[in-house]
Amino acid sequence: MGQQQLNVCVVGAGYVGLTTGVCLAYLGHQVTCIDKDREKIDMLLAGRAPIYEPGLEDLLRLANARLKFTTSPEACRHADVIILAVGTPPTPNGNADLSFMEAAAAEVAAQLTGERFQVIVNKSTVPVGTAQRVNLIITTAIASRGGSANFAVASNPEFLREGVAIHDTLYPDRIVIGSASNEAINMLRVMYAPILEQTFAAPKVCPRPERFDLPALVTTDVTSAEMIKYAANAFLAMKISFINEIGGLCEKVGADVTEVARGIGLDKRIGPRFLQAGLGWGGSCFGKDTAALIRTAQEYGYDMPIVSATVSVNRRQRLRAIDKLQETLKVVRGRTIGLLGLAFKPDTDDLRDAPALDIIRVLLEMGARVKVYDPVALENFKIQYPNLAVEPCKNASELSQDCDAVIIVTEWEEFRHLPLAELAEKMTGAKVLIDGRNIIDRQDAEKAGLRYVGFGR
Ligand SMILES: NC(=O)c1ccc[n+]([C@@H]2O[C@H](COP(=O)([O-])OP(=O)(O)OC[C@H]3O[C@@H](n4cnc5c(N)ncnc54)[C@H](O)[C@@H]3O)[C@@H](O)[C@H]2O)c1
Ligand SMILES: O=c1ccn([C@@H]2O[C@H](COP(=O)(O)OP(=O)(O)O[C@H]3O[C@H](CO)[C@@H](O)[C@H](O)[C@H]3O)[C@@H](O)[C@H]2O)c(=O)[nH]1
Repeated sequence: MGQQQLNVCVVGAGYVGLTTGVCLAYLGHQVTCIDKDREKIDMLLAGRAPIYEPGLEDLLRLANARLKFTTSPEACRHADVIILAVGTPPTPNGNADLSFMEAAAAEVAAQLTGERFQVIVNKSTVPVGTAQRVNLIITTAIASRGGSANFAVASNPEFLREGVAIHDTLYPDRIVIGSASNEAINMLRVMYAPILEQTFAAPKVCPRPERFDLPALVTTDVTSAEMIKYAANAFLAMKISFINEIGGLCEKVGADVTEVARGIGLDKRIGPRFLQAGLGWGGSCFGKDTAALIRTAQEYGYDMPIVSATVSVNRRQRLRAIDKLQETLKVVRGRTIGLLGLAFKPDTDDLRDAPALDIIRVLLEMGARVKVYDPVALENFKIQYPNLAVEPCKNASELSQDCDAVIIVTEWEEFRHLPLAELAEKMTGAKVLIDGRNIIDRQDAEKAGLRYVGFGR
């Protein structure tokens, strides 16, 4: 490939770490993925991906010769670049929990010999000051054992979306690197060169988009890099909450939010993406990152009314599904409601902060019988939420049996092609289809004998 090969360690083989590690190996680097979860590492050693991410297992096979998996941080000793990609989940007060990050930094510090220059990369989403904190942990650990320090910390936030993680990694809009060390920035420039210059042969599982501009490289200071990640997620979440707020008014005045989104999205200053109205956003990032941003602001006595409203609009949006059930069925207690989709978005098995979970909890509290189906996330759901008294189904058809209402919660591709007439036949009572993602044509649903209820239309 004519590129300089680096020795890279990725600490944390989750959605971000594993995707990053596998892609970097595919691009020609020597990569060791380290995870303290023995089960994950055993699966990876057996050639299987512990998460559902389209294309990941194929790429894993293609890059196999340059990939290692282990639970031991020892490999960091010989790495040029050590990428920290551990979880930073929310604490109850909204702060990002940095304990995994700090533990990983300490484990890495124990391996640094000072014999070669090494770059420690914060890829996890972390509040401002974390790069400095990681630097302090490592410097202190090295000093306490009388070693010599020869490293620099960089912030390199990740922007991939689940479900299209490989695409986003190989073909990003930009790569952001924040560091006070030019040597670190140069090392990462080398690591990302195949992506920045698009010199690699695109894998069959993830072809290069037809019109693809080379990604921009944004080099900046660490604090700005840390802020870029939170600002990006808050902005995207805001865009969705905005269109959902407009959608609510569209319902009142008789406009169609999908038409409004089309009409405003063609303005290049606005852009068409992330204007899909519906049940709102979920997932491991938007909720946690908006909360953490608000917490950071609070530490400085600063108000962020736009970000706060983004969160509250989204909370209200999930419960609009319940409002719509009450409007159509009148009485929800004792009804059978089916949920199509559990994952927070299509093409993932991830249930973190999934709108389905809130809807299920409210429906159960209201005394409804709840049936659920998801093409991929059902198994995760059964393991993670054994106490939610719902009935899992094998497909949409089985789910619809005896349902008064079916709610499309996740926009899985297969739900775009539902056998509507069959559903109508199996359903009972008012036969309501609540299209929480606006993916079904109203006329098709009504022709099939369903009462169609969209969002913002
Ligand atoms: N999931 C996404 O789409 C996404 C996108 C961009 C950024 N991020 C950010 O990236 C970070 C990771 O997110 P994720 O979704 O990949 O998390 P994840 O929970 O899927 O993976 C984290 C992994 O780190 C491992 N781990 C924790 N401590 C460790 C240690 N000391 N040593 C080795 N392994 C350790 C865990 O076992 C787990 O496998 C978070 O900060 C998240 O906000 C996530
Ligand atoms: O127009 C839209 C677009 C998305 N969503 C919902 O928004 C959520 C998030 O979707 P998406 O952003 O595609 O998935 P994530 O994997 O959560 O990715 C977000 O969060 C990641 C973690 O920080 C970032 O890296 C990504 O850039 C950012 O898009 C999902 O529930 C979607 O259903 C909408 O409701 N309407």
